[in-house]
Amino acid sequence: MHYVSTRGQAPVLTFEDAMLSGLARDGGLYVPETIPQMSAEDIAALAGLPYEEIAFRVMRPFVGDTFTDAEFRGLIDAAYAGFNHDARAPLVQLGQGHFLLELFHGPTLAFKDFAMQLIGQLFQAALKRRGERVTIVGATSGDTGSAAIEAFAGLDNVDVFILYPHGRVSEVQRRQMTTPAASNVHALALDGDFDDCQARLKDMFNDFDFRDGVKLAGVNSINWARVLAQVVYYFSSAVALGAPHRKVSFTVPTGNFGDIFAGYIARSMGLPIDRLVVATNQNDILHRALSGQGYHKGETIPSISPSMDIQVSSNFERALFDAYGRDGKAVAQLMEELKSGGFDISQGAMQALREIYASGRVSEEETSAQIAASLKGTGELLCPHSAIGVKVAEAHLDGATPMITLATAHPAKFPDAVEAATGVRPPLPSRMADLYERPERLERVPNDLAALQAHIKGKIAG
Ligand SMILES: Cc1ncc(COP(=O)(O)O)c(C=O)c1O
Ligand SMILES: N[C@@H](CCOP(=O)(O)O)C(=O)O
Repeated sequence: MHYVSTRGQAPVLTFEDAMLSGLARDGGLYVPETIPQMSAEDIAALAGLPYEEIAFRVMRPFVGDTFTDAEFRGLIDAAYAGFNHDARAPLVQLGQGHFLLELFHGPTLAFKDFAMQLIGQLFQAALKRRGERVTIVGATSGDTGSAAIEAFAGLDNVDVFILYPHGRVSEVQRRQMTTPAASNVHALALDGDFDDCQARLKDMFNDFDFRDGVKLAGVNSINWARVLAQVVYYFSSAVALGAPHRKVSFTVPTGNFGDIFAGYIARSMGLPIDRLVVATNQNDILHRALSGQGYHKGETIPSISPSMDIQVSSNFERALFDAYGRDGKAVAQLMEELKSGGFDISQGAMQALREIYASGRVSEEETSAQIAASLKGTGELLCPHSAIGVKVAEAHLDGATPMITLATAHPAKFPDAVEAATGVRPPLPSRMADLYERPERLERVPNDLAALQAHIKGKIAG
């Protein structure tokens, strides 16, 4: 199994090298050269299996010879052992033909744990074998950072630096990042928004002296292994509702496009997915793009669903790569145009995208109203991101194809927004009950590449 860059100019890599490299050296994102297929029989055979076994069968073909089967099974088992639900990703029925996929039963209460817990295991195994140490730098709007810090805290072969936008994550998210005591993890509060954090991270990858000097690695969804681990729950949930004999659709609260792109990969592998519906908050660049208005950056407006306050949606590049017939040159050109504000999407590419994706946008008022309506109607207390998913999904129910909406975070991560909408303040699980008493450790950093690089180098040296 080989991985190629969306910009066509970087070396072709194995799974292990793609995982440990993060961003491709031409600035693109790695994708599999070909997508492994699962037959209807392979998919039918997943019914009733434990989540870990489904994970093994779905991911195995992508991993090549990086791990033996026994090793890979062991790493998957270890990754999900700390989840708080036997099903790992349980489905709950919301109404006629509408289901909620609860992805918040991992250690940091968001869907990021599905990939990050596994990546922690995969990195550790690969680095130990190679006798290497890496520096992970991540950009977060709240959930990737907390999941990464949880997964990598105290591990031998990594130092972890997480850039988050100062003042723009929820207090629970911030405390999840700033309270772990392990000396190898560092929360950096950047003066800027998430797009600034992600842009500086990509700048670091594109500065080869720095990149090679600190052995930079990434655990954002620029890392293919992140997307891969998220493919699994599309299979487990679709099979639970009758796939491959019955089609399903998914609605996905979307920001950086990694989660919904994992759904696209599941579909490309043969899972019968009818539509993949992108649900955005008021930062609606993806909804505008999929509605034919081109991909043009606006200003990021803080919202009550802060994890989706994103304008430059990293994985949309992977979607464009396929929509443009895997033409790396065309993608590189679009990404160049994005630097000066945006680009229009060709008619052919729009047609390809529309065959797969639909979209909807939800305002702040509608988000609050949906949180309240869901509690009243179905008894589900939703986080704002999941509420956005449910709202958009309801507009896309067709009466025939079951719709699965991804519940991407636990409401207790966003207690202020949930309480404002419902009057109910969701409590943290007992293992986190003292989160507000734990001492915090963070550093304020400027939105400046050289200063960030100096900061990180200083910490590693010290
Ligand atoms: C709670 C939550 N929902 C939805 C999203 C959007 O997911 P993605 O960036 O993969 O589109 C995020 C951030 O990634 C998130 O943290
Ligand atoms: N919403 C994310 C933003 C980063 O996305 P990623 O999937 O690329 O890691 C977050 O919570 O940090």
